[in-house]
Amino acid sequence: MQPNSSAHAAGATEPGPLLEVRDLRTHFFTEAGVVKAVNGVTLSVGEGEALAIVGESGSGKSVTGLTVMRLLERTTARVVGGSITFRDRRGRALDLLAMSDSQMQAVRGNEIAMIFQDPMSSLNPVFTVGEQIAEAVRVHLGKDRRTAWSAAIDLLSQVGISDPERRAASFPHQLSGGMRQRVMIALALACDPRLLIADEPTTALDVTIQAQIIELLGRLQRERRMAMIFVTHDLKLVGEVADRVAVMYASQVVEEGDVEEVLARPRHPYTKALISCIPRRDYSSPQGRVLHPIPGTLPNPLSPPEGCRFNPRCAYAVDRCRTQDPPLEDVRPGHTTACFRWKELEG
Ligand SMILES: Nc1ncnc2c1ncn2[C@@H]1O[C@H](COP(=O)(O)OP(=O)(O)OP(=O)(O)O)[C@@H](O)[C@H]1O
Ligand code: NI
Repeated sequence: MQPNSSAHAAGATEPGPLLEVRDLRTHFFTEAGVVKAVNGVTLSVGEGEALAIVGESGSGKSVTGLTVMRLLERTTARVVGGSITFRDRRGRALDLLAMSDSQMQAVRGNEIAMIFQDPMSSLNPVFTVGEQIAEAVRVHLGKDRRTAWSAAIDLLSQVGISDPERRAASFPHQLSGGMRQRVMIALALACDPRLLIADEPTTALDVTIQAQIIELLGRLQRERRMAMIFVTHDLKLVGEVADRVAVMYASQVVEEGDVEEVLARPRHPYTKALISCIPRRDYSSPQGRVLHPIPGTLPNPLSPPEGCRFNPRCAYAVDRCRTQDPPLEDVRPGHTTACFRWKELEG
């Protein structure tokens, strides 16, 4: 391609990551008060890259994903700060928070798709799975019915469903949980997304099926060179699915970097605590879930502590940590952490 490609000639964009979230703040205005569910989240996802977002229940992982998709109920949820920039197929940098609803619908149909823990939330009980996928193909890619139907069959086979012609005629309730999750993935792929946000897609499945779905997502992501955000509270899955990881604690990202680097040399005390909690080769728990023997609990999002959110549970907290909010700092290029003491605590 010429260095002066049309996107650049139009002055549309500088090269950069596929998705860039900066200092995002999504708050819920409830009767009990303001829930600062996402309060200063910064992360980025490169083209074709898999980023895991890991953190305890309630840390703001899902709200982060839903904010990117602009799927939150506007009556209570409000984005009060920050930016979300997405580079579309034409290289344009889109400001997702500034887009109209119809522009955003086009982004959801063509660029970003999301899957959830409960496939029934995405599937319509009264249509066959084949009809639903074909409809998505028809709407998003503008194909005629016959082409859309064969694309649907092809997608079902791509997600590892055997005898896809027969399965296409099934209704969602006629399928097993694992099979339904495969159908939901096929539905998400119908628009050929460049970014797939997978929010705990395997949490409800038993360990064997979970492993199969993880493998499937990894394969699809590589084959399609699709970027993925994989949301999980299970640190064990992170190394299996992701190139990079963002660790969330109490509505913020406290560490981000290459998976191998972060797992081998975590710099934030919370990441260190999470890693030391991974049971060694423990496949005995039914969901393969990680328990959290970190002393203390996640702060109440209605009244988070002053200073570093982790300070009440941190063994290394000093006065400064109780009054000032540590910013994300570069540990080295591509690895950030939000701890005043990361350098001191080295070694
Ligand atoms: N609609 C809502 N109204 C008010 N508060 C909400 C709403 N949705 C989420 N929250 C709150 O926002 C915070 C973050 O929730 P979120 O669902 O993002 O957590 P999570 O990290 O995805 O947790 P989990 O692992 O349990 O899915 C929580 O305190 C939650 O109670
Ligand atoms: Ni969640």
